Amino acid sequence: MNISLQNIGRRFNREWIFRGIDYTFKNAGKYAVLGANGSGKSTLLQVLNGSLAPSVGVLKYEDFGKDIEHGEIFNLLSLAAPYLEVIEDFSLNEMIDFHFKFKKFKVGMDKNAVADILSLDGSRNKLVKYFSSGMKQRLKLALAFCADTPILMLDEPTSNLDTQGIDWYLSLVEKFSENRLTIVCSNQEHEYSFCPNRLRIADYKS
Ligand SMILES: Nc1ncnc2c1ncn2[C@@H]1O[C@H](COP(=O)(O)OP(=O)(O)OP(=O)(O)O)[C@@H](O)[C@H]1O
Repeated sequence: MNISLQNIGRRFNREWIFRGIDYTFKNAGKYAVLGANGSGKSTLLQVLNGSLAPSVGVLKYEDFGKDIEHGEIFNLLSLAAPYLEVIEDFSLNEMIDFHFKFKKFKVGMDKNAVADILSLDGSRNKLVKYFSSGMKQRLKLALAFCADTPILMLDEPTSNLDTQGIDWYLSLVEKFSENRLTIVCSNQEHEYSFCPNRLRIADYKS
């Protein structure tokens, strides 16, 4: 799966957040999008996942040499991000069921395996609104990692996680990011140290 950007820029009102990005996210590569708070990492991720149109430039998706329509891309990606809401009035069981109505489980995974990964077996009927912020973050990550999509997008993946949670995140990366194009937006080294490819938003400010 490739995502190629030709002269991509995005502005809000008169302010350019970034521009002139010529870059290709290739195959099952591991990429970090880096920058200070407010630099535009999430904005770029939203452009990459099709939820925000670029102000200029051309974005192309391609899988095994075949062009992918922009409308189809959402089926091919999993996203965990602070601005992505979980459904507060669902129980954990209902949240997992709901998510996997739209996405397939990765091979060998099912609802019980997702709950096991979360170590929340005793909370299967607990409403998500009663989860702590760390539990909600784990839930978002587990749903993204356990879905069978060729693209994994993670924005600030360890926000609200303690050191044990960070180790848990890194174990999921090892187990579930293989053969997937993985893009991590971050400014914390421990979140993206496994990514050999790095795109710095600061290089596209002008
Ligand atoms: N819908 C919007 N309208 C106007 N400005 C916006 C909008 N969304 C984002 N911005 C601005 O774009 C800039 C980049 O924001 P963005 O959230 O992409 O940064 P970030 O690098 O992800 O930050 P952080 O590390 O704090 O999450 C900020 O100045 C922000 O205020």
